[in-house]
Amino acid sequence: MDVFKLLSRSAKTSQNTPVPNLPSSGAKANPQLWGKSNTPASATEANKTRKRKRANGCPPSHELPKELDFFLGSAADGAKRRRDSPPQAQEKEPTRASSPKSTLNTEDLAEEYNEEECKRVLRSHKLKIVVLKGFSADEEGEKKAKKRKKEKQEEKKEKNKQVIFRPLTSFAQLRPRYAISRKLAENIQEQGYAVPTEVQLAALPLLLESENARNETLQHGEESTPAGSFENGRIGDMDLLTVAPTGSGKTIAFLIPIIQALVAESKSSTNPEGPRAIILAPTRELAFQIVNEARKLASHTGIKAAIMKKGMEVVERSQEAAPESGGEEEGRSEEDENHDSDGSQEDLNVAVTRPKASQRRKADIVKAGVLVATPLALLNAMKGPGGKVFDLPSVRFLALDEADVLLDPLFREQTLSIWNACSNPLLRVTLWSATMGANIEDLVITTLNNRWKMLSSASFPLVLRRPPLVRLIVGLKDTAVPNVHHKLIYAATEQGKLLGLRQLLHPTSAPSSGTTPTLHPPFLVFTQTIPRAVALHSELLYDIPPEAGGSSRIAVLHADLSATAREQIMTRFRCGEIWVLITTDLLARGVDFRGLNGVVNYDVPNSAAAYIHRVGRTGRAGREGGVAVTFYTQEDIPYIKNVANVIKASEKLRGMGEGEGEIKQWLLDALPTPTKRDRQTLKKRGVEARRTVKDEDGKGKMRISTKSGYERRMEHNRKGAVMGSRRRMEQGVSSTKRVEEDGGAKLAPTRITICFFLCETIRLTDEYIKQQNEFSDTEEKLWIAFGHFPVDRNMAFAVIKEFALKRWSIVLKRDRHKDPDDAFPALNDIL
Ligand SMILES: Nc1ncnc2c1ncn2[C@@H]1O[C@H](COP(=O)(O)OP(=O)(O)OP(=O)(O)O)[C@@H](O)[C@H]1O
Repeated sequence: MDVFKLLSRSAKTSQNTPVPNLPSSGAKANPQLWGKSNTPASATEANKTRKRKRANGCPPSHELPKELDFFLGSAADGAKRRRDSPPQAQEKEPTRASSPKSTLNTEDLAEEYNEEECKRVLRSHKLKIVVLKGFSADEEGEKKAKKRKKEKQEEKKEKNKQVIFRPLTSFAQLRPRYAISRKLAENIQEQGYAVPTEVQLAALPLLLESENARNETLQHGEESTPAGSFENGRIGDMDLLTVAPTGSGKTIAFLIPIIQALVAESKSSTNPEGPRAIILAPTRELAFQIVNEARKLASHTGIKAAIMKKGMEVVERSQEAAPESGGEEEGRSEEDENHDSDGSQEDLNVAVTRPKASQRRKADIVKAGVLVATPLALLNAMKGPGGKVFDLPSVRFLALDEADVLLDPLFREQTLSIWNACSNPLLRVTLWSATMGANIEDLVITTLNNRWKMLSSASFPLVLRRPPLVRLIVGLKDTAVPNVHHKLIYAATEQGKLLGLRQLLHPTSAPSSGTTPTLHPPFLVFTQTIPRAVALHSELLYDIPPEAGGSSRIAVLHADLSATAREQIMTRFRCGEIWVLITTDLLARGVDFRGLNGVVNYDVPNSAAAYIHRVGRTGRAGREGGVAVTFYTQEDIPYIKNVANVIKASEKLRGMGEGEGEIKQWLLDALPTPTKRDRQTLKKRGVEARRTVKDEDGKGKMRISTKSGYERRMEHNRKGAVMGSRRRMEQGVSSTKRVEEDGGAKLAPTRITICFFLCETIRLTDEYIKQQNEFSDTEEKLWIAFGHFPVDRNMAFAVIKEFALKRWSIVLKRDRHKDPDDAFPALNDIL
């Protein structure tokens, strides 16, 4: 089926339009964003590059073999010898003897890795790795603001602080170098991962080597690799803060080292009970996605991954101590099923996660080494009576996906409570996001400082030296992915936005201009609030023609829906049944729809970070052709510069020169710069004009329509006039005048029969009314039900008055069958 043709209601378009290379047209062979292209941004740069390459005596990275093994192809003679040797020899199976210790010795480095070469690779992939300063035990009490600023300036100057290590250029290198589990290596291959993305290229060696170094330290009781030092290319134990573009594969970058560490640990004799790795994500959708990924990678390794659900516990508690369940789960939990289905696997070292006491049965003990959760769900499961949070001493790894939002005021308290409850002195923390404000970095440093202070006072014997906090930045911090085309469209009014969106749904009416691709389904539409998402959905419901699947192709997903409904919509969208999904920021972060062709910001996002994450739902894993359309109106002008700046930076990263991209300098000059306060208000409340107005019932009302308020008022007045005319006619004032409406002559009801009756229960009343109410053109019948009590005179009068004011003729009746006179003395008065 040709989606484009059906949506555009045209037979002509798709024949003449060349099929564009869209994200939905398949995976990219190379998911990297930088360092692989042979097209330099400019001629000068090309010359520079050629010169540099010649000077280095090494070929450009794009001419390298398929593994992109730039190190082997580099200057050193020794490296050349190794390149010429058969691949089997290079990827030789590691033996116990060739343990992690021997995989990265200084000799190896001297032969393969000269510092210049490392720097070149890091530069070409736009990787910056530094040990964060202001992060040592001596400096812990110092007040930051001024000092951090100074340190940051120093950091910039200190170029030699760049961490040098051997990057990973192919997933095939994981096993020979880091002795990762055979099963894990197979699972990675099975998932089709061959070339690591930038973030994986750096984070995997850092974390795997770090873990190996730590194990050695613990085993030998001495610091063979001083923690935190990067001397001779050795990397010690560390915490890692990573900022990498959306869709760059951060999930497997934190999952692989965790799974490998748990597998390695399972071979040792000490098997602590309780989850050993916790991964926090801000939404259920993202948590489900991570757990699925973890299960695929950990399949048959003996490591189980589970998602935190209501009714589960993470700490063993006595029956009495356990709080009341309140869980919704029925029967066996997901972990039970996994356990059963995989019963043959080794269950070494997997943590115990139990359903709560009230639901516990003999067979209900379930096991999971990796626990994925949203902060609130996990914290609730960790709380005992009186709100006391239990410690989780078994946890050795804590990964915060979308760390900036998890440490934002919205989730901060919950996240920090969980972090602090992880009392294991060997806890290693990794934080991941595509955006990371300086305040979040400061918060991380403060938390780690406080933690270290606490650990030092408790003087744990195993903590030999404080691990450093390493920051890895891929590309330009806080920018959108460069492989997405951005369109910023001024729609002036709300009606303009709706018209614009309709044009996107029927693209033939707006032919794509020049090089900018057209938006093709499937795509996401983001709104500011839930009521707006719902209203937009009902407005667009019938926009897709029945031949293309009609209203089933468009759906709305938001947090007010039930968990089951949310899961169903996600599945249908992933399967391609739904083409246009209207949503809120619920899906803005982390969620991976591989073939998503575009994103529409129907309402401008609340911050630059929100924009980066929203548009990052397309163009994943290096896929080209994704489009991000943002509509803005008069109300957005005070804030839109933030978004314009992000687009401009992204276009620059793409190699676009001045005046080539969507954002022209004149526009940037013309737009007002929002103040800090403006930005904060916007982040908290969104654009005020789009906030939902609550009605008397406390419910939000929102209307999205192409009709302006003025038009609606005019229409209302017209209808009122028609009604008045009909009423007068009915009353004989203007008996000859008839009115036209909906193409035919019709009379509106102007006479009402109000029946009062007695009814036993409310339910019965509802049914009874449904059966009894009759409506005709000229008469409406209203049944008012009363209970066993005397009629509420005021209420009855209010109803009657309402119709009397409209000058309807009113007939009052009693339901003969159900209304014995004596039960309604007050009604008799009214009648
Ligand atoms: N090395 C790789 N080769 C090919 N595809 C990859 C590779 N690594 C990850 N992917 C794919 O890229 C997509 C995005 O990965 P992932 O969700 O981990 O990105 P992310 O960096 O966490 O994004 P976000 O910031 O939006 O959360 C996934 O579909 C994943 O399977």
